[in-house]
Amino acid sequence: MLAVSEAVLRESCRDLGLEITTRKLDKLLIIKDFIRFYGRSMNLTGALREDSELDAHVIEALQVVALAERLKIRGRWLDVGSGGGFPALVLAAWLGDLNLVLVEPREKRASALELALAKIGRPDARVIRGRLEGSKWRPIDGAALEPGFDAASARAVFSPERWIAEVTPWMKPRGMICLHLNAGDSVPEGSELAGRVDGERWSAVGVWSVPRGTTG
Ligand SMILES: C[S@@+](CC[C@H](N)C(=O)[O-])C[C@H]1O[C@@H](n2cnc3c(N)ncnc32)[C@H](O)[C@@H]1O
Repeated sequence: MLAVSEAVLRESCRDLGLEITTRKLDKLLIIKDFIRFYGRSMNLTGALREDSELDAHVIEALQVVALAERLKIRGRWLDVGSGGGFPALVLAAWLGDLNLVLVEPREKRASALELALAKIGRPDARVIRGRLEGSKWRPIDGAALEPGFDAASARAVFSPERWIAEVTPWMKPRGMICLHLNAGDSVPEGSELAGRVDGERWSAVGVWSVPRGTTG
């Protein structure tokens, strides 16, 4: 089973143009083990019946990594509703230089994320408890959320249109907002495409953030 998963992940990385090292592969396998082991008790993911389903989530997160690499994203990355760990844990595993902030309101999930980040050698990534609602930061643990992000993601949390509206005030001008779309779907009307990485089931799509009041 492990060998199958390794082969699938290696092949997916090759298809995505990502160079996989043994160290990076090990980290992906640690993330998978972690989610398999803690998933149910910490309420991390829906039922993942097959190992291949977990691989599919990892591969979708790798599409986000590939998007970040193609657009040469560096600096501060915000992941909202990090919950079960995608894409945040895979970004943390792969892009060691990213300054990552993970937002999650549910305590069990937030603690699990901290544990997983420690296991993959990224205790520097911050997990803060709270919600982004109506573009306002509503902290649960009192943590501040500083604006000016270079990139942001939120998988399975908001509709694409709402996600763009929620996060725009938190972005640098022309920061990259990552959308998780069904394969081949177009970006919401009025948004400017930065790049896209299409997979069989899902597409990781970047749009540039445009400060409010500066559109057409
Ligand atoms: C379906 S889960 C997706 C988790 C993760 N992104 C993944 O795909 O593995 C949605 C997560 O978003 C969190 N969430 C929901 N509304 C939120 C909000 N307004 N701000 C921040 N997090 C939110 C939930 O607590 C939950 O953990």
